[in-house]
Amino acid sequence: MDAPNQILTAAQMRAGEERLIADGTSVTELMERAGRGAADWVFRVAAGRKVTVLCGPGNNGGDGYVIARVLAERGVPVEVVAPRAPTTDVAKEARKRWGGEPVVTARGAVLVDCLFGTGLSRPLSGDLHRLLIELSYAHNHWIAVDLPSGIDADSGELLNDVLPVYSLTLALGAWKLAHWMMPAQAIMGDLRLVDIGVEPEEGAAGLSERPTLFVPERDAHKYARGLLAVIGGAMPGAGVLASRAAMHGGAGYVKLYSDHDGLPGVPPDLVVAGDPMPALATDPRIAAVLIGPGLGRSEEARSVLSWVLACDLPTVCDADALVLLEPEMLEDRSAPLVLTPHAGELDAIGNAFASSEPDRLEQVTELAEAIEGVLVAKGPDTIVAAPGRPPVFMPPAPSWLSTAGTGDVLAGLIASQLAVGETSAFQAAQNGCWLHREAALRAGPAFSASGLVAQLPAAYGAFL
Ligand SMILES: NC(=O)C1=CN([C@@H]2O[C@H](COP(=O)(O)OP(=O)(O)OC[C@H]3O[C@@H](n4cnc5c(N)ncnc54)[C@H](O)[C@@H]3O)[C@@H](O)[C@H]2O)[C@H](O)CC1
Ligand SMILES: [K+]
Repeated sequence: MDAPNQILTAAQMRAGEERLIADGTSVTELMERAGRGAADWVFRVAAGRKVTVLCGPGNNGGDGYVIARVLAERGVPVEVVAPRAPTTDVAKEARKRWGGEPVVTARGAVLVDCLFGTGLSRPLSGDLHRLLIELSYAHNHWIAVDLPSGIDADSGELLNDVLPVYSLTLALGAWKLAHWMMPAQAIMGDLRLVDIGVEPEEGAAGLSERPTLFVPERDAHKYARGLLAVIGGAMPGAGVLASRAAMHGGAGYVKLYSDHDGLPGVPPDLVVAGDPMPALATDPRIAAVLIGPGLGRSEEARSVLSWVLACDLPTVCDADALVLLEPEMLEDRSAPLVLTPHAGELDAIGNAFASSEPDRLEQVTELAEAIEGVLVAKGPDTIVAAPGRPPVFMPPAPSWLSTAGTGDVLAGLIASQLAVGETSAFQAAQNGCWLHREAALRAGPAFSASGLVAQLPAAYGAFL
């Protein structure tokens, strides 16, 4: 059985395949497993309707000939369009076993894209690109085998400007990075993994596993469940929102430190205090700190951040705290740290920590090492990274999350999980992301950040 959560680079996939071959499985056998597994899915989608398989020159095309043969054997009407002859021995063999004659173009219900997979090295040339687009218009369902043709397997970049949007992508043997990275992720449609027997690859990135969350002990009290200190700032609403989320994120007690009079939207069950100074340094009950939402970027904000980080408590930094962060502020820390940047804030951290790595995954991994903490690189393809372990990708969440205040909610949830203290900071960060996503799924379309908070108790219930 494949390791169902691992996400491989094209090179790691080749290495995994080579190990299987060295252990006695032939490439023909691997292609047969891949093609048969994919054909099972195509068979169900086609439901007896006409299928067109577009075959390229490499082994992705080879998979296509296996699919065409298996479908024909099962009585499905199938045609093959092959703009390039097979170039690998195993693909030539697969074409021979199919035994049919390709057509120049075709119409039908289901288009199966076996033009290129992990071997694509440059944009589709004009004729191949035109053919792919024309065929996509001539069908109603679009299935990509291994990867949609025209994307880079490792970066998720689209190598051609316009590509079809697929209904289903069948990953062969293991997920590739592009299955979970934008912009490619957006054209994949549903994703399914076809098992071909690939073993776990050491050091591979993974998909975050759905967690089981903590339930308070029978004898729990509010402090035992974790006291979270939220540090307010110049724009007080953001701290209130993060605190409201944190109150439903597992912690037993959330205290917002703010010297603003008349804070907006403070529920009666949120405790508000003034200056955090003495408490953070002296109150042993404080299990974690959140700083950044609404903090502001003034000199005063900088010195508050510096002081809070020097307290060496488990800390989540978000928003303005990420822009103000300097390497010296982290020098004497040993407590867990979680940073939650969006793309712009990630750039700011990259500048502060002198990281010029252009590849996003590499950059996130490198920065997690540099800060010696957990980095949650937020976006439509959120990555969570921590030193000395492979990064994980969070499953896609509703795009309605692209609204003001949802970042404050996420920071509050992660900080709340950190305050609970039942897991590592790496896992607490993932738990927060899962809660956030689940609440978004439940909040329906066009929700506001407050609407998201309202769904948190039910979302928590989904992980018990
Ligand atoms: N890895 C496995 O365990 C298995 C993978 N299978 C399938 O094989 C492909 C990868 O096959 P490969 O032959 O390496 O690559 P492709 O088929 O994607 O194509 C490479 C082929 O195309 C040429 N090429 C690259 N870019 C272009 C371009 N823009 N225009 C024209 N030609 C291009 C390149 O020179 C090569 O000749 C993987 O995705 C799976 O689908 C097997 O089924 C077995 C198991
Ligand atoms: K393909």
